[in-house]
Amino acid sequence: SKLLRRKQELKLNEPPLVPYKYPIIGHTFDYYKDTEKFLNKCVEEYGEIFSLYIFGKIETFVGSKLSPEVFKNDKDFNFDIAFKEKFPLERFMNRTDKYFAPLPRILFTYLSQELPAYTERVQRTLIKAINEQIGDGTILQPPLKTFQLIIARPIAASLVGEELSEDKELVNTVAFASSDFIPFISIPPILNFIYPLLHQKFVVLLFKLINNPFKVHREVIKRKISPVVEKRLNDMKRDKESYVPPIDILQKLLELIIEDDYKADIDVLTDYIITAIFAATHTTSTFLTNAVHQYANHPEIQKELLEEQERLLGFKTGPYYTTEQMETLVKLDSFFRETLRMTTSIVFFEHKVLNAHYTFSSGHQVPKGRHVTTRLQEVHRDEESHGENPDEFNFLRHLGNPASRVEKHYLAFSFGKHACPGRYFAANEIKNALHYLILTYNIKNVNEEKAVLPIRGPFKRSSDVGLIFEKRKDINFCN
Ligand code: HEM
Repeated sequence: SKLLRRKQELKLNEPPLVPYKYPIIGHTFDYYKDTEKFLNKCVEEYGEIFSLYIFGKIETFVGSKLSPEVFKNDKDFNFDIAFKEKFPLERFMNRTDKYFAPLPRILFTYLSQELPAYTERVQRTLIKAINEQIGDGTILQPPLKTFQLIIARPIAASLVGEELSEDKELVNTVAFASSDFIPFISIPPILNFIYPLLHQKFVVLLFKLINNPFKVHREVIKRKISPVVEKRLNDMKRDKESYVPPIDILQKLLELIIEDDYKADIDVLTDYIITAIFAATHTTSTFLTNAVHQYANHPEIQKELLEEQERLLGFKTGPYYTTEQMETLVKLDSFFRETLRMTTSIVFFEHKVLNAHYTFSSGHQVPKGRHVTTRLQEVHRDEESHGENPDEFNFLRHLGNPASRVEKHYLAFSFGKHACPGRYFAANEIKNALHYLILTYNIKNVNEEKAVLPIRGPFKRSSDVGLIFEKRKDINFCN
């Protein structure tokens, strides 16, 4: 039967495999040296779908036409499994696969869908953090680290409560836990040249052997949430009827795992929280940095954006805006959506084929186990979906189309069943930060340099170009 299966596999109508010169190495170096240029050349010659030989495995690449099939057919394509081959998060924590499966739903239901419950807290903590970090004006060079510290405050306040968001040590952990991890996931998987998944084994081993920053951050979270959890359990136990549960994600997780005798496993809670932090901080602070750089890169759009912020400020009655008031900032929202469209990576979303094979609408077939990757930048520059001059930054391009709305050709938050559950929260948080920054400061790049995103292989990271913040006016927020 093995032979028969092999025969069937051979009969698949596979996408063209781009020819290469050196065995084993295949396209690895050409691909990493200048991913954009190399992929463009392949598209020119082979069209919408083709395969490359990278780090010892054949990988198929799709663009605007076929990538929607990958996101829509979640029974055929799986992102999680492919992602965890590089970043086996559960294994780092000695947890079983799918251990954190309930987390996306909890974040979606109790954070993204409950924005009004968090809106004051987000504004209060953001403004405190911005005043602390930027104050009467400063130069941030490079800016990402400071934006991580700023973004960490509302994230901590929403995940584990506002009291802990005042704790410097905890905020530091929320700010840097995921970026301290990047060196680990950026090790090129050269070991896969020897055999598939050897790299994953190596990373897990390395992780367990050395005293890595993750262990330090984990210890901080556990130590900080322990007394909070203990108090909550005691309060619950003492008077179940009149207990008023605090509003944050820690509470929802506690309710998920609590046992009959009012006990809860603090290690489980810690690992859930650190997983949420991994997903939340680095993404949000990277795109906030990118947005501020785009603002500084384009002085010609500043007047119009500023006017919109001034107008909302004029309507302000209480100390905080309501969620509905924030939703009137349609130009700021479109500006943020354009930032996401223009600054995401060149490729992303490696998915693994789950079933015997998958047949694309083009007739091409990919076998079980194949990784299929989306040429994200190409999708985001699709003229039919995004309008004319798709390579240009046009901040009003998406008026009326919210940044958090996912679409088949707008994949910053992914698309389909596994789209980012934190996207409403993230977009709201970033717009709050931008609103306050734009009103309070004149913002420029150091030396009027244009901030361009550095590229490493297929991935982009935020620019290190310095940002100058000059106080333009004092705004009496939340008094
Ligand atoms: C601008 C900010 C953000 C961006 C661009 C973003 C983007 C994404 C993307 C592309 C995915 C799909 C899978 C992946 O690539 O890892 C994802 C998944 C996820 N995001 Fe976000 N995200 C952001 C903020 C957040 C925040 C603030 C939270 C939590 C409060 C969050 C929680 C998650 C979780 C839990 C998943 C996994 C979903 C699943 O496996 O079904 N994200 N995000």
